[in-house]
Amino acid sequence: MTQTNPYGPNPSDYLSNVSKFQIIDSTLREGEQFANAFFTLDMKLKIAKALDEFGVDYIELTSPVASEQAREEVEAICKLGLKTSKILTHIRCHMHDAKVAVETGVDGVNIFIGTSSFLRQHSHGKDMSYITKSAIEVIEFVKSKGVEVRFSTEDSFRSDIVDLLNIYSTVDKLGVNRIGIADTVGGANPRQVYELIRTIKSVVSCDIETHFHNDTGCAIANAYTALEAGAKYIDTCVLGIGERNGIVPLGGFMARMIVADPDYVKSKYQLKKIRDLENLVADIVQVNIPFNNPITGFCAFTHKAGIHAKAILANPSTYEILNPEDFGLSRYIHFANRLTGWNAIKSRVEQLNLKLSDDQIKEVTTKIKLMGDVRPLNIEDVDSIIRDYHADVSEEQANKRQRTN
Ligand SMILES: CC(=O)SCCNC(=O)CCNC(=O)[C@H](O)C(C)(C)COP(=O)(O)OP(=O)(O)OC[C@H]1O[C@@H](n2cnc3c(N)ncnc32)[C@H](O)[C@@H]1OP(=O)(O)O
Ligand SMILES: O=C(O)CCC(=O)C(=O)O
Ligand SMILES: [Mg+2]
Repeated sequence: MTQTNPYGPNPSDYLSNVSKFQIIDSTLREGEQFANAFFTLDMKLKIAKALDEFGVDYIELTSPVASEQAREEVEAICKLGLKTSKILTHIRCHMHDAKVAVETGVDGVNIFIGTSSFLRQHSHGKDMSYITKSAIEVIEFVKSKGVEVRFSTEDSFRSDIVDLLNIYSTVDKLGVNRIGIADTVGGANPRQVYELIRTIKSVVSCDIETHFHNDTGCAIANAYTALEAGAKYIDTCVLGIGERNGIVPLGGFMARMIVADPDYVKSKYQLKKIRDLENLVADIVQVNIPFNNPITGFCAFTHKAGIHAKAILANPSTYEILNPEDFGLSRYIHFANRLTGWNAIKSRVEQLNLKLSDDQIKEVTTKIKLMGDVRPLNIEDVDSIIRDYHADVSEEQANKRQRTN
């Protein structure tokens, strides 16, 4: 019987959209806006190569007008000749920025400008007619240079919907490769994401990219919902680093997507490289991998309670939606605690190559639990309880045999 994936996309309806996503990784742009980030050229080259090996579709880089060194970094990364990832740079909707960007050797330019009243008032101070005029000028210029162009409204979710529909249909008619929709302050929820993307999709024919901040913890859910609604590109950063508490984390997003469409995700991305990629970035920005990180958190594949351990030993899918082997990792059964059960201890007894009956294993499990009530246990504690118990019962059996002979 064919098993259907109850968490996967249903190809007969809108959910089939989730299968066609691509990743625009912004660790080297949004990620540079993370409080701890200080990237040297050498670090940027290492991260770019690792992202390419992982297989992200695009790598977005800091604007070349940010500094002289930033411009040189964009040029150096373009010269790497990466195998998989195309290179983008992220610029203001500004002719000067565009002129510098197209000379760097990038494959594409990601243009942005704020459209919410907050940004129009307090950031650039321009009205919608000025924004439209400069968008047309900058897009036409970038296109004339033969590089990809994306136009994005910053703070889309707090922008007026009529303004958004007007500006996006205008830039779509100019032939942009993508439009971008950004939850710049991380306040959107999945329902709002679905509605906004469906509405905007109805007026454009180009692809849609999305950018979700994680201030309210919805970034991955919003990215997934954006795909359901018909977006194609998701901005990510390794470990989710970025301005404030960052954006959609690449690893967490992979965890979400492998459940939705395992074949696509496994064939496209080198999932076994995620741990090294995260460690590389964590070292560079001097953070630890969070304990509860999807996939690579230290206990992401650790099973502790006895009921879980028993079922995991029988069939890991009982309590696992992700298979650690897909990421080059392994699961672990944490038996050194008072929540353990005799099935987990039986497995440990077998690992120690000792022979005990089921009743004896139940008895030694009780001893382990008693000790676990008193203090935290480690593996050595449990192993010595098992070994002592085994020695006792072996001695008893030997004595019994002697008495019988
Ligand atoms: C939500 C985001 O993450 S957007 C991406 C953010 N990225 C960056 O800021 C990249 C790094 N930034 C920088 O190096 C600098 O801010 C620069 C080089 C871009 C600009 O530096 P400065 O000229 O010193 O300006 P400053 O940073 O103080 O202010 C931003 C300027 O950009 C203008 N601006 C802001 N957004 C846009 C936009 N999308 N399109 C056009 N102009 C914009 C503002 O009006 C302001 O110009 P003004 O001072 O003439 O009014
Ligand atoms: O260019 C974009 O679409 C997103 C810019 C950004 O970082 C944001 O709005 O948070
Ligand atoms: Mg951002």
